[in-house]
Amino acid sequence: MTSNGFKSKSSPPQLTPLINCKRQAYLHWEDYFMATAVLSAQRSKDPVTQVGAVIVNEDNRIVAIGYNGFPSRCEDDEFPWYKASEIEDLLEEDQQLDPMNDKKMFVVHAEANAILNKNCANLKGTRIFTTLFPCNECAKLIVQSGITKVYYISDKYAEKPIYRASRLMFARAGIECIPYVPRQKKIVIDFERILNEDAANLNLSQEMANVKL
Ligand SMILES: O=c1ccn([C@H]2C[C@H](O)[C@@H](COP(=O)(O)O)O2)c(=O)[nH]1
Ligand SMILES: [Zn+2]
Repeated sequence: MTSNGFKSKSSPPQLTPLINCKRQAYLHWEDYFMATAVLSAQRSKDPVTQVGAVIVNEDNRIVAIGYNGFPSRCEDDEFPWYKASEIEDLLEEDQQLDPMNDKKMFVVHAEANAILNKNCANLKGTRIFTTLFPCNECAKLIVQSGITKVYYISDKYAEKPIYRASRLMFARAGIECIPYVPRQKKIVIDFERILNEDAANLNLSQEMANVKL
């Protein structure tokens, strides 16, 4: 107690762990974000290219997520999941190729969906993790949103003018594009193993309870 009757400020208790038993195989932040993008892509119904995107702020918090799909209330089974050019061979001689019969007319891209789904006021200074290098339309949105880094896995369309336009915009806007190199090459989600482990633990604790009785 001090002379004025208040408790003196004591220093916080010291804690020194005896051993370091931290799990070593934990996911590093960037693998975690890209893996989340890959998982999100699994929601896509596009039969050719499934894309997932995750946006992360400076505190490593996920602030947005998306995948490629049709707009809300536009039913997956009512709109085409192919390109007009892909069905050319199926047309009868008297049938015309209808440009409306093409997924590109309707699909909302993964990056655009993520940007639209953001759960924060703005995306200034954030990073985007996307499974496919962004097209020019997504690049425009990325630049305008204030995203500063683009991590990507596939760059399979790099030579197409659309994607060259993205690169040009990113370069001019000072946005860094980083081909993603995972630390952990394989991440497996094995629900069966988790359920089996749970069941095994339950059996073990029941057996131990029986021994005590
Ligand atoms: O920036 C992009 C570019 C493309 N996508 C989506 C749009 C389509 O659903 C597929 C591409 O289909 P392909 O048959 O491989 O052309 O990818 C996207 O989400 N973001
Ligand atoms: Zn796009």
